[in-house]
Amino acid sequence: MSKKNEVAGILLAGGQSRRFGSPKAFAERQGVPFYQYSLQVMTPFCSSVALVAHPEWRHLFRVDKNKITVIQDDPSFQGQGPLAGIFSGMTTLSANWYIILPVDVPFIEHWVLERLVSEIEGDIQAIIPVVSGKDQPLIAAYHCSVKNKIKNLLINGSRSMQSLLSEINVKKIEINRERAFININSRDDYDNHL
Ligand SMILES: Nc1nc2c(ncn2[C@@H]2O[C@H](COP(=O)(O)OP(=O)(O)OP(=O)(O)O)[C@@H](O)[C@H]2O)c(=O)[nH]1
Repeated sequence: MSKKNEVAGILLAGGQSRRFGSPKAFAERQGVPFYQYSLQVMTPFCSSVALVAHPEWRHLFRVDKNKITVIQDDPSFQGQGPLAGIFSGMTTLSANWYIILPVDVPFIEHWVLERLVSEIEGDIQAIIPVVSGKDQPLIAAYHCSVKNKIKNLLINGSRSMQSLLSEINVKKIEINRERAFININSRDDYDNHL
């Protein structure tokens, strides 16, 4: 099996966008909704993609249904943050590795995912970029073996990505090209970058 076939994608789109004030997935860069930028870079690397949507907005996503499945968070963990989305995607799609992306990175580029996939090796359980000294655990790759650890964290009421990283075998990769990681959380971020 080729590496491509071992990798599935999880697009996290179940957030509330409180700081932005409207669903960030549908904010636009050059007339294209943000979520499409994440999908465009993911699909070449992934045999299938789960778009884990907020229930209120799930009907608004326009996707190729042959390759992309729009789902919601597992009902036990609905809305419990990105960990809930990752767990739900892993439950829906069977794969050895998962590439994770958020919906609010409209400058994301193909090379980031190429780099993540190229770093897969041995008994590593997560590949996490470090950009300007900051971990980027939502633009990352996770091995399927972390699913049960995520489930246990969620059952215990934890939403912390750092808690997950502290429990698994992580490979951190320094990346110096920051632009691809620009993350839009607020209207100010939007005005500054778009
Ligand atoms: N599936 C799923 N995705 C989530 C959840 N919470 C956040 N996300 C996604 O994770 C990424 C980062 O989310 P944040 O920007 O931290 O949170 P947000 O809820 O979208 O925005 P705020 O309400 O302003 O904090 C985005 O792609 C969100 O859509 C959740 O509970 N479930």
